[in-house]
Amino acid sequence: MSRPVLVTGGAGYIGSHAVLALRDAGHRVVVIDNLSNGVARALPPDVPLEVANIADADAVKAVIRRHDIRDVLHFAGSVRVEESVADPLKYYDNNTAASRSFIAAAIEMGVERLVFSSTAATYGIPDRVAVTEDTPTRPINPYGWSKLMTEQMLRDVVAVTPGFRVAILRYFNVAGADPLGRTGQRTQNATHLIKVASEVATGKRPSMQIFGTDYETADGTCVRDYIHVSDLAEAHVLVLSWLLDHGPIGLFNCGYGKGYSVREVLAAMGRVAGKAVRAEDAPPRPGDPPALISDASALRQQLGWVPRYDDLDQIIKTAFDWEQHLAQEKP
Ligand SMILES: NC(=O)c1ccc[n+]([C@@H]2O[C@H](COP(=O)([O-])OP(=O)(O)OC[C@H]3O[C@@H](n4cnc5c(N)ncnc54)[C@H](O)[C@@H]3O)[C@@H](O)[C@H]2O)c1
Ligand SMILES: O=c1ccn([C@@H]2O[C@H](COP(=O)(O)OP(=O)(O)O[C@H]3O[C@H](CO)[C@H](O)[C@H](O)[C@H]3O)[C@@H](O)[C@H]2O)c(=O)[nH]1
Repeated sequence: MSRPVLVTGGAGYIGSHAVLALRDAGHRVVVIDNLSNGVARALPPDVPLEVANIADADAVKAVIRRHDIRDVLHFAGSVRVEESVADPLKYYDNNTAASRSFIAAAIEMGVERLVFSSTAATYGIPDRVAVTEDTPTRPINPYGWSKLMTEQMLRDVVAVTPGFRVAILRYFNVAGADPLGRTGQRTQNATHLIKVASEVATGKRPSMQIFGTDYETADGTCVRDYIHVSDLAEAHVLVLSWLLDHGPIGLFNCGYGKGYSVREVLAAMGRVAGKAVRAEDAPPRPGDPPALISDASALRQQLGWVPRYDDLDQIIKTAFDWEQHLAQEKP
């Protein structure tokens, strides 16, 4: 691929890791990000950063024209489950409506391949524990719905747009940081479990809460399938190549197929940090399913994806190391 790949939301957490993975694989990259939750310093200085909203069709078209884009990784969006419950229209606006506008502009400008960041939140509370791609989708929060609606738009558009191919990646719980320390999660007022636990372990927060201790799980706390962000980024590079001669639509779960409870995650953080993480039991958080674990065998079998960091302590160590780096970073 000699043309650059356009990465929307590339200044954010997962997007900045995808930028590194693309460059490590020899691709050139251009980023569109409105910096609502990302920062320019998440990117290598020689990556062109176009500061724009993906809903601004004129700006998007100008970027695609200027850089002669055919391939897009579409990460830009809003990502907090509990915020989506409190402010649903923000999610239908920034995830669904903004994506609609972006997709229209991209197709008009001749984009041929698009990889969309979707989520395990589209499954809601699944009947079976190991969730395959054909498990029924029944979101239980507006975040999941906002992503599922975008998936459906993409399917409908692909059906009537010859030459336009799409891969939908449903991420389970993304965590950790680049093992070389080049980027990591910078989110302010973070709500993700491993990020919050890293902040407690490094002293940025005094303590944290365990949301819900009476779920029907082995220890009563929620179970999730945590995937290292660099393995996820690598999956994006593979899926872009896959789209060159497959399609018109692909759907892949992204996870390791293993579940860990909130208490197990906090115990691992305690091991890595060398001291226990201070946490108190608290009521359940609205919109949280008890357990979500992927069956991601399609990603391994069809794309040849071989994860490198499939180990909870390793994920947590990279998150903790990154948090220590942030604590020393100059403003
Ligand atoms: N973090 C997870 O566990 C997780 C799980 C499943 C899916 N996802 C999806 O992955 C994607 C990236 O998530 P993340 O964790 O890196 O979040 P993030 O907030 O770190 O990154 C999102 C980036 O998009 C940018 N952005 C947001 N709205 C924009 C807009 N309208 N125009 C331009 N830029 C915009 C933000 O500034 C930010 O840099 C999201 O689409 C999210 O829904 C994340
Ligand atoms: O301080 C905290 C933070 C989280 N949790 C618990 O830890 C688990 C994981 O919570 P996260 O906020 O880290 O992740 P979610 O499972 O809520 O959601 C994440 O994963 C989903 C898919 O599984 C979506 O993709 C979504 O984008 C992404 O935020 C949940 O049971 C939550 O209640 C706590 O107990 N205390």
